[in-house]
Amino acid sequence: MEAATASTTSSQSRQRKLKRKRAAALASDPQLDRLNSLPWNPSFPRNNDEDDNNNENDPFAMLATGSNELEGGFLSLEEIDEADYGFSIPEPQINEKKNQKKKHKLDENVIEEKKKKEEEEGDDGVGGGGGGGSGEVEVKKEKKNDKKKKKKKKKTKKDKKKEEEKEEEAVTENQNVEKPDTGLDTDVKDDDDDVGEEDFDETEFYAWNELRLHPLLMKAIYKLGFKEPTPIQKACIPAAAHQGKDVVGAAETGSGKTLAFGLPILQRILEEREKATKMEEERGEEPEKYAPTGILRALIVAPTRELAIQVTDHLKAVAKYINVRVTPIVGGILAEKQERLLKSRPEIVVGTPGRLWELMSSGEKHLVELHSLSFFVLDEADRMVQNGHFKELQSIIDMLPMPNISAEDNSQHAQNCVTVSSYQRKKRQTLVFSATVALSADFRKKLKRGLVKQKQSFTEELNSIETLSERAGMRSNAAIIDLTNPSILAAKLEESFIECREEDKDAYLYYILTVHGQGRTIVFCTSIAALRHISSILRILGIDVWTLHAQMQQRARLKAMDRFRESENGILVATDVAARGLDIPGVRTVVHYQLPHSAEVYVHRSGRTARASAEGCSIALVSPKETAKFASLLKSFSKDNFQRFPLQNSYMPEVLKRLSLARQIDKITRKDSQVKAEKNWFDRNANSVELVTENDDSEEEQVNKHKQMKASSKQLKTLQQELKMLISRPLQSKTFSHRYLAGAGVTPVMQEQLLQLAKQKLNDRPGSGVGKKGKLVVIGQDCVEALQALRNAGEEVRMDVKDFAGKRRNIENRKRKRKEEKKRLRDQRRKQKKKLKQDKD
Ligand SMILES: Nc1ncnc2c1ncn2[C@@H]1O[C@H](COP(=O)(O)OP(=O)(O)OP(=O)(O)O)[C@@H](O)[C@H]1O
Repeated sequence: MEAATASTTSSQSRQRKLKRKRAAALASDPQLDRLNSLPWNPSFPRNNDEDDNNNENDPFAMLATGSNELEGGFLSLEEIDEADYGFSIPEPQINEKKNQKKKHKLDENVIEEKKKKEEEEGDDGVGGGGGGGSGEVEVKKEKKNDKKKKKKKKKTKKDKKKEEEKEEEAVTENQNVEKPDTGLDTDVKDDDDDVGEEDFDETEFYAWNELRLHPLLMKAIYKLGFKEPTPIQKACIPAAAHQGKDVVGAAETGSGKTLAFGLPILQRILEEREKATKMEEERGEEPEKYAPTGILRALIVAPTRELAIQVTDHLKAVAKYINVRVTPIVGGILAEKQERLLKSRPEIVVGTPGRLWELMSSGEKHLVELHSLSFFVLDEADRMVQNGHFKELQSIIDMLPMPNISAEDNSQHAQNCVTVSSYQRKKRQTLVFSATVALSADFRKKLKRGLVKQKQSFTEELNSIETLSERAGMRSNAAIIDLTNPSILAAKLEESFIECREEDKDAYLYYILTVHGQGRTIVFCTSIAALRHISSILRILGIDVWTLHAQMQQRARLKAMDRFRESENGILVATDVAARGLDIPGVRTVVHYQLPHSAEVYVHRSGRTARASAEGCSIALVSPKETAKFASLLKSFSKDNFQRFPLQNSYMPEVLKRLSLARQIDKITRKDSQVKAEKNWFDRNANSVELVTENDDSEEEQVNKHKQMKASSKQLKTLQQELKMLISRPLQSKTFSHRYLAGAGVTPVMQEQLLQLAKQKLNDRPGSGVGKKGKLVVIGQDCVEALQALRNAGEEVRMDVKDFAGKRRNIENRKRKRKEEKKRLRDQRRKQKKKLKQDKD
């Protein structure tokens, strides 16, 4: 009994000790100190904030108006350095400088040699003139000569090695000079060029061996760290690079199609050069005769500027160790500048149809000398045959030399032009690629069977691709490689949707970004108006977003892309101009704020995530009006079910509160800026016709206007203060407790913003809110990324696609019934009126 009591007391004292220890640890925990210091701590005085009136220190003032820095027209042309985007002409001076240095060194060597010779001769002279016997002199001479010979031998070996190194350096430097730093390129850095093969474990890359690529291409692949070819690369490279076939390639988004057509082009150019060197050795002829440089060998056409630049970068990364120049030719940049770029005579040109045709039709020399073109590539082929590009593309294709004419005939047509020699001239290869080229079931069947000639049997879409390909010289034995799965969508993509009213889309988007906004997110809109609306609202809500749409200046577009790429948790609000091809690592979520017009665009939009071997998720916001569209979208993907995105509705009241304030602020600021813009416009026009403007308003009207302005600015300030207070703490659920502040959904972006606000306030009031007893703050405890939330939700939220179709039918039926009912009532009233009239008569 005593023993039991003793053990109880000892265990109690141990527990007390433990408790004391824990309390001490808590008191000294810097993490908790930091958390307690944050401004959403209830002990923190929220009102009477002196700084609220100080716009300079007020981050919200900036947020409320939105930086809008990158919206179309907001950046002046001078603000961006063109060299950043690869549009500067390669500086020949660099090579010249190098040559000059080389020459200088050579001159120095020559002078040194001369000096040595003179010295030696002098020595000899001295030796010959006096001192020592002649035999001794001869022995000395012989020894000296031996030493010299040895030295020379050593030197020549060294020189050879040095020359080899220099040659390689020159190639790399040449590449570096032309390499645009768009930020779109791979992470190959020029300054680590010295990393030799010894840094790679080549055995890890053995999967590439069967593709028999040139060692210099393989060196670049090692450097990129691509351990094995992707399936589309495995299938296309042998056909295009070794069998010289035309290829129609279809594979999911992010599956490496760019290199599937890029590597065969580079491989063929390299092979031809090597053959030329052999010919030189065998026949002693100039290699330039067989493998002339500075001739357009490959023309790659892509639908958007960003994509063309990205493809250029990608090809440059694999052409790092070979002297093949790749240049982007895209709209939005001065045509004269691009003409100057073309004067460096790149072997590969990647362009958008509009600018390419503009330069070709104006007779740009490098682009019209097409007789030696070995590759014609259509990237995103199905987009290229749609309206908007079709005409220009057709014109470009019509400019290509007739494929059926022999190469000799073609070269006759191209008099005065340098051409590749006849033995190298295989037929021009046509490569056609897209993720959605096989989306139409009809096309898929045709692809499986191979391209058929009877055009009548094709759908309109196929007909167009086929027509273009045929016109471009595609041969009937083209390799048809369709690796897309039945749903066409990327394998590692998880899809979901939220059914909501049109006016609630902003709230759901804000919810997704705040609660699940880790990693990069792209929000797609169909219209620029919607993009402007949502980006403005999000900025007011304190979320930094970048925008991208076709009405922006090209430089602003590229800069927005760069910024988005740089920001680990960046948010890009874009139209479908960003839907195709863009390869930005770390995009975890794609939100379809508005549904796209076609299944193809949906696939490409969603394909901005889950690229290469990464995972990702897409969330479609579907309003009742879009239900029918959504149902037919799902039908195109042969999907049986679709997952609802899980929502915690307890957060929605707070979301709606914030949103309501943001909308009011947006409305007032828009109205103000509209009034200002109208006034500016009026003043400018009046000035231009030298009109003196007078204020026609009466004194009373002017006073009223002034009062209204004052009231509106006061209201704006109040709203901003209120919103500032709300967004300076995590999103609170309805069951929120101030004591255990369980904040949900603080994205890293917001967390950073909140910390800044906290620091700012702590500076103003040192000590306030820090270390208050019992104020435990938990930041973002529910904050999981969208994909994880989707997975956590499990299977039960899946929705049968048939349900959607049923729902759509129900809506349509209800609509039809309502219409019929209205018509019936109208007819009834008309009849009654008629009867009344007849009765009266
Ligand atoms: N063999 C490889 N191994 C690993 N990554 C690769 C390989 N080849 C290409 N990649 C990378 O995969 C990503 C996607 O490649 P790419 O942009 O060519 O895809 P895509 O199929 O053209 O996509 P989309 O259909 O969207 O245009 C790029 O970041 C690229 O660097």
